[in-house]
Amino acid sequence: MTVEQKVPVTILTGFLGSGKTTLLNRILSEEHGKRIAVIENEYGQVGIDQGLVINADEEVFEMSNGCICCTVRGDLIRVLGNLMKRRDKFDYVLVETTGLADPGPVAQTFFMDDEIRNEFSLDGIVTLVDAAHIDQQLGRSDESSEQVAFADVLVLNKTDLVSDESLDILESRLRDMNRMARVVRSKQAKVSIDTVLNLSAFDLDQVLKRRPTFLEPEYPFEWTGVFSLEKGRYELSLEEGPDPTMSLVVLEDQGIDEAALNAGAESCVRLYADSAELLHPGSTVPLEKHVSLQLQSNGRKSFFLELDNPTHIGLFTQHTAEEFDIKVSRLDTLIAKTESDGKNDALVQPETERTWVAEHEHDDEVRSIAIERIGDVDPEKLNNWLSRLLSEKGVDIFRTKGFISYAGESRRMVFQGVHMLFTAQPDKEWGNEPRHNQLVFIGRNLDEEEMCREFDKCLV
Ligand SMILES: Nc1nc2c(ncn2[C@@H]2O[C@H](COP(=O)(O)OP(=O)(O)OP(=O)(O)O)[C@@H](O)[C@H]2O)c(=O)[nH]1
Repeated sequence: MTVEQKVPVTILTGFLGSGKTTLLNRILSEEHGKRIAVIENEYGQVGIDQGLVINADEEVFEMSNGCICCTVRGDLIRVLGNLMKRRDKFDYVLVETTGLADPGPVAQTFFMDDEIRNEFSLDGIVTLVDAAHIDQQLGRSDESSEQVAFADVLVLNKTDLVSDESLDILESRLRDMNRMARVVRSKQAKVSIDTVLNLSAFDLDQVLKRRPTFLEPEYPFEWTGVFSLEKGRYELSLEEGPDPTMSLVVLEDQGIDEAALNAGAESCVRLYADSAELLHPGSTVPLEKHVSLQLQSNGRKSFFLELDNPTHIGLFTQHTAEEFDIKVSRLDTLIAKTESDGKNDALVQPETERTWVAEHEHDDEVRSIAIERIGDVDPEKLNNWLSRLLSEKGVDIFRTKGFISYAGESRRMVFQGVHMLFTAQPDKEWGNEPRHNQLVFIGRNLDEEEMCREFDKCLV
């Protein structure tokens, strides 16, 4: 395949509420003659964004899975793989990342994986900046700085909310952070399509100069042990660890040199993007599948491996072997030895081990809360509650969005909030769709129970 035939991809990034979906909708509704496939990377359990993207012939896919920085690459490979099966239906791809994502691992996907690299080319990274909130976001979130640093184009949006002087100061701050990017100002993300699509702007060599570690991947697993095993039945036993479950993929025929370990890791990135089957103690672990070991009960727990042929198996575990004291033992020897001298020389030592250390720190405090309720809401009560909540906690609540069913209103109401600013606007008719409410909050120090209780008081 020649370079010309690759599908161009633009990544839309920017902190929560900066205007990514607004820009996306603008692009989708403009006459540009392109058939665009959209990939939404949504954060949180409830998919709101898909409902906010305008109805268009464009294909919308969603991904939402675990820690964004570790799992996004596997998710994206899966979604892009599905897209390729409908290659004749589109000629451009737009990826909207969640506002909490570091765009690095998203961009990396287009260079790390051979199949993806052969089919797609990263055209550029467009970062939306919320002129009213970026100062506070840059101070509090590494992702926000990374989004600015990775941009090929910075769209300084929401210029209606700040003075021209502030915009000038902001623009020079952004230029200091990223001298390569073009900066354009906008209201409601109104920029000409030529400034954001078909730029051929992403330059891997330049990125590597500025950031030599760009192609060093982050993995959704922390440890690999390779064991040379005969045909037979084995016990995989674990102690309690810090988490009640642990993800695992067992690969067959896993080599032990550096290249083989890296190849195994890459194929695990894909397998980890499949949803995990929950396995209880006593279960046999399937090979080449993403499973989640249930470890909640007291004491040491056993799972089993059945091998029809001698092989090298690679265990790719979510946490390190040390944390759960993972042991592999040959079972028939285990029984024989336990009966004779009590010594366990059935234990198999790994031929090689490898720890994959994540560079990033997980910001565990940031979480999303979703409230989903059937029924109608009293608009006044809801407005009073949200105004109070956002004025008290607006610093910690980065983003509010969702759909609300107002009593006596035939249309669905769309709620949009960024920190303390929020709006409610009528959208499409409910029609035959059951009237319901979906509200998502993303932020720190959120009290889910209390928020649900308060919401319920707003129902009629
Ligand atoms: N005042 C003002 N509001 C804007 C502007 N652009 C977008 N908005 C509003 O800001 C809110 C967030 O916009 P979105 O486009 O949903 O932002 P987003 O980046 O997709 O949000 P997330 O996906 O949650 O990160 C919406 O209510 C928009 O209508 C602008 O230029 N000025």
